[in-house]
Amino acid sequence: MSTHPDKGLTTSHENLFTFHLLDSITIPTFAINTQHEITHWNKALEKATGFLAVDMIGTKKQWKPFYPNPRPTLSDLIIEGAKDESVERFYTNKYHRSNVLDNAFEAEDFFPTIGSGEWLLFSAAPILNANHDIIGAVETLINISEQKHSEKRLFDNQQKYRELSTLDDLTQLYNARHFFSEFNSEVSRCDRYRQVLSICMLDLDDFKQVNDTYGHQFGNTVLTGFADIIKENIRHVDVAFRYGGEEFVILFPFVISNKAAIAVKKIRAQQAQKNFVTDEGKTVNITVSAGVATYLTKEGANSFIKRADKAMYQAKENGKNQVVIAK
Ligand SMILES: Nc1nc2c(ncn2[C@@H]2O[C@H](COP(=O)(O)OP(=O)(O)OP(=O)(O)O)[C@@H](O)[C@H]2O)c(=O)[nH]1
Repeated sequence: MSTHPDKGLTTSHENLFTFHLLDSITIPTFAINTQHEITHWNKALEKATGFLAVDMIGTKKQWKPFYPNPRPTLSDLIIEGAKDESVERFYTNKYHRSNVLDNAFEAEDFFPTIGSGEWLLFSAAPILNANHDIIGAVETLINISEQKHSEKRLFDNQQKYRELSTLDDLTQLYNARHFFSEFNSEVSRCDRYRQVLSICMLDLDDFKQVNDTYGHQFGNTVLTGFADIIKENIRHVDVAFRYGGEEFVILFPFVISNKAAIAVKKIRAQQAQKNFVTDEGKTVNITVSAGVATYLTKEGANSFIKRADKAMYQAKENGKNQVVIAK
């Protein structure tokens, strides 16, 4: 037996070995016994928390560097035979079971009082004797603030990218958000310079049934195939958008509706003839209905799009697979 010089604790050779072993590890670590008393508090933990081993070993103050009031740490819960419910109570939505060790838990949290506020990842595991009885628990702490900040930066950048993004992922046509900003500025240009502008709303026919019968993935293939037909049949000054699920819009600057309808009729005809082949090898044709309108000076964006929409619904009511020009 040896005696730890600082605390006068009697320790076996193995305990002393563990004591020095933990001190050689650069990850902040402490251990407690079944009475919840701290038995080990390594140098890395002293450095991370500012709390010295000499003041901590032999006490039950493992909570002190982290929380304003006494409460169980993860290792205390392990000693109590941690069950998910008890860990959940103290680490609500912040913990998970370790995928390395049985009966070990990990939790992460933000600690405003440590430094200028730090994110820590705790891992706690039981220490078992030869009979598999719990004789203590060991807990490590890792500062994950840098990782958290990087995750946040990445998330913010992705968010910004999404906001700035103007393309629809599936069809690579412009998306609805981009449509509204483009549409409004095109309409104001028409008002200011008395330019001609036509719009076409297109809606695939019975698309719900297509999805329901052949599956969502097949539906997506139809959407991309249709988008390709649109791209092939418009001029470079025309702009096509995916407006909603199976709804598309095309803006035709400088042309009246009759002229725009020529392109739209070609799109309709090609779509009606296109064979989409299912996984089972079945050939399916999916038609499209469309409404075309030309801007009436000063009518405003709302009225303009409503007229095109109404024409499209007229095409549906007339039996689908056709193009209607708004009055
Ligand atoms: N596969 C796929 N389906 C989508 C997507 N977005 C929307 N949809 C589906 O498109 C279908 C649209 O159905 P409805 O608005 O009822 O229109 P419809 O069945 O074509 O009826 P009509 O317009 O009268 O011909 C719904 O089943 C949506 O789930 C998508 O990105 N992919």
